[in-house]
Amino acid sequence: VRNSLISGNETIKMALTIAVGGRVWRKFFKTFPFRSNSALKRFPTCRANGRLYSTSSDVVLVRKDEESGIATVRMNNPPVNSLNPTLMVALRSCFEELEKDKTCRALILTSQKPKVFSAGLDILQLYQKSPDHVAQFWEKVQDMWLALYGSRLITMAAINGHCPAAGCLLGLACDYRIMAEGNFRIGLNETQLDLVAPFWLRQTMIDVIGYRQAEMALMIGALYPSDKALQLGLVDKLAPIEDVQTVAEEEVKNWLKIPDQARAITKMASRKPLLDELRRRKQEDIQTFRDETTRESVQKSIQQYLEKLKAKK
Ligand SMILES: CCCCCCCCCCC/C=C/C(=O)SCCNC(=O)CCNC(=O)[C@H](O)C(C)(C)COP(=O)(O)OP(=O)(O)OC[C@H]1O[C@@H](n2cnc3c(N)ncnc32)[C@H](O)[C@@H]1OP(=O)(O)O
Repeated sequence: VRNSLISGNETIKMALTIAVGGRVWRKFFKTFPFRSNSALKRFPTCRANGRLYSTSSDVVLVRKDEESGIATVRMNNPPVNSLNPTLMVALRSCFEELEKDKTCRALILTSQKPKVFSAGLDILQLYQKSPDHVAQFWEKVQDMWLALYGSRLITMAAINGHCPAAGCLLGLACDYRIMAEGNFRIGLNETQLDLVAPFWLRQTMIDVIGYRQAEMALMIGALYPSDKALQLGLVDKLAPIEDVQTVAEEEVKNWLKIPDQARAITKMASRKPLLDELRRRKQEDIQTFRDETTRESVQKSIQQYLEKLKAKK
């Protein structure tokens, strides 16, 4: 599925879409439905209206520049932006609101707290929890990823610190990654916790850095320093930590010179097969995650990992 870019029917649909001029975006969204409206209602909204705006829980801060259409989305879940249900729901809601905002053209995802972009999934949510809890948690991961990876917007990760595991998942879902120079690490270290990255996360890693490097990185659960990540193509550019945001804004401005429609259709042509595959296999993926994560041996590994994290101090 992954290798066949897009089917003949879809190509025709896209060509028609381009041909109908004024109604093009309506057709485009019909062809590539990015989200479900019913799902939107269930989540807290986060309107990006030109001033600093925070969600009801303050875990996501959004500032949109009305003139350029660039929204900066800052994760604000101290101490390490671990992805708990509140943060993931707020992020998803925020991505979906920006998607709906016709004046928004780009989003920059970053951390409010420099030095840690995100520590990945909140490990405590995976430890000694009921299978139902773990299943619901995983669905939130999937939905957040679908909203970001399937976005029509230019998406740029301004990685201003460490970026392990699901932090890296967020970065990989973006179109371009700028990372802070220095002693910060990025990668998919799931195997170190006795976890296995799901097919859609493995695939995005392969798409970004190529099969051989991705296979090796995933097997050993590698966390790379930023210069090595640049060399591998895991990130696209490095900048001093204090300049990551500015460099991201400059890069977005270059991307804004490309017509939105052609850029977004091209992006969707390459991402649609993986988006569709996860949508199709969503329940199966949730069950696998639930069953694997609640397994005794995995629980033991998570416990040891948590102890190691605590012992660091
Ligand atoms: C076929 C089989 C299918 C199986 C299906 C399984 C699929 C699984 C795929 C899952 C994909 C994603 C997985 C994940 O994301 S797991 C999370 C992995 N994350 C990490 O390994 C990062 C851990 N954290 C760190 O390395 C450091 O915290 C970090 C470098 C990010 C920052 O270091 P710093 O020194 O600044 O901060 P501290 O380490 O002192 O941490 C501060 C407190 O925060 C707690 N903490 C840190 N990370 C987490 C976390 N991820 N979740 C929860 N809590 C975290 C840490 O313990 C400190 O707490 P205390 O202050 O209370 O001690």
